[in-house]
Amino acid sequence: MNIHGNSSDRKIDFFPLPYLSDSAYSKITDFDQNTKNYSKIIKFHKSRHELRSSKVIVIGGLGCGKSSLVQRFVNNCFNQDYKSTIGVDFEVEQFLILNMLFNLQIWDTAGQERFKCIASAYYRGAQSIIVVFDLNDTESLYSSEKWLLEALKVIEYNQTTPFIFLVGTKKDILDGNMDFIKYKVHTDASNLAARLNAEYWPLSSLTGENVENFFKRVAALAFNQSIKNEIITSNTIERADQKKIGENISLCIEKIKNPKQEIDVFSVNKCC
Ligand SMILES: Nc1nc2c(ncn2[C@@H]2O[C@H](COP(=O)(O)OP(=O)(O)OP(=O)(O)O)[C@@H](O)[C@H]2O)c(=O)[nH]1
Repeated sequence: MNIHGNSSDRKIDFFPLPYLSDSAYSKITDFDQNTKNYSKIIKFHKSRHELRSSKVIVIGGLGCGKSSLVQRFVNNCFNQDYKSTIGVDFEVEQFLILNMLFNLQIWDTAGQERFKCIASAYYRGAQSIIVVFDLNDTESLYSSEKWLLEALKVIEYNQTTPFIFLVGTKKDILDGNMDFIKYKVHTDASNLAARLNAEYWPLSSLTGENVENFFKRVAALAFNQSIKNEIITSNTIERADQKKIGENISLCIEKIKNPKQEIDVFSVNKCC
C-alpha cells in the first residue's frame, strides 16, 4: 500500500470552501470550535500519534472519469487512454489538518455492471461518497441517483450519515460549448445535487481545474466529523468511568454507614 502526499502540500489550516454556496454542506465553512480546541490539546497527549483515517468511495458509470480524477489528485497525472477499472483500486492520501495527520483512503470502483458486485463489497464503512458523472453526457448525470441509492443501501454507517458529493468531470470539454448549454448542465446538476443532499463540483482531470480544492474539502469535512465523533466517544467513556468511580464511592459509604460491616481504612481506600 502506498501512502501518497507530502503533508506540507496537503496542509489544511483553513477550511476549504464549497464550489457553490447553496450546496448541502455549504454552511460548514470552518472547523468546529471543539475540533480546534481538541487539536490544540492533543499536541500534548499520547493519542496525537494515533493514525486517523477516513474512507471515501468513488462511484459512477462506465468511463465517466473516476480513475482519472483520483490519479490527477494522487499522482498529478492524466492519461488520455482509457483503461477500464477491474473491481476496485485503492489509494491513500495523507493530509496535515490543524497539525494532525489524517489519511484519506480513496476507493476507486469499476463502472462496469459485471464488477458491481465486487465493487459494492468495498462500500461498507465509507464516510464520504463521491458520485461521478460526465458533464457532457446527460444520461450519466441521471444515472448518478441510481449509483448513490445503491451505495447507500450497502454502506453500514454508525455515527453519522456519509457526506455526498456529485462530481461532474470533463469540464474542459463542456467549456467549449455555448453558454446556454453550460448553464443548463450546471443548473441540472446543482438541482440534482440539492435533491440528493449532495455538494456539487464540476471539474477537469485533464486541466486539474478544481481537483485539489475538491479533495481538500472532502478531507476537511471528514476530518472535522471524525474529530467530533472522537470527542463524543471519549466523553462517553469518561462519563462511564466517572459513573463507575461514583458507584464505588457510594458502595464504600454504604458499608461505612452499616455498622454490621467491618471496614478498615485500607479497604475503603482500595475500593475508592
Ligand atoms: N477531456 C477529458 N477527458 C477525461 C477527463 N477525465 C477522464 N477523461 C477521459 O475519459 C476516459 C475514461 O476515463 P476513466 O477515468 O478511465 O473513467 P472511469 O470512470 O474510471 O472508467 P471505468 O473504470 O471503466 O468505470 C479516458 O479516456 C480519460 O482520458 C477530463 O476531465 N477531461
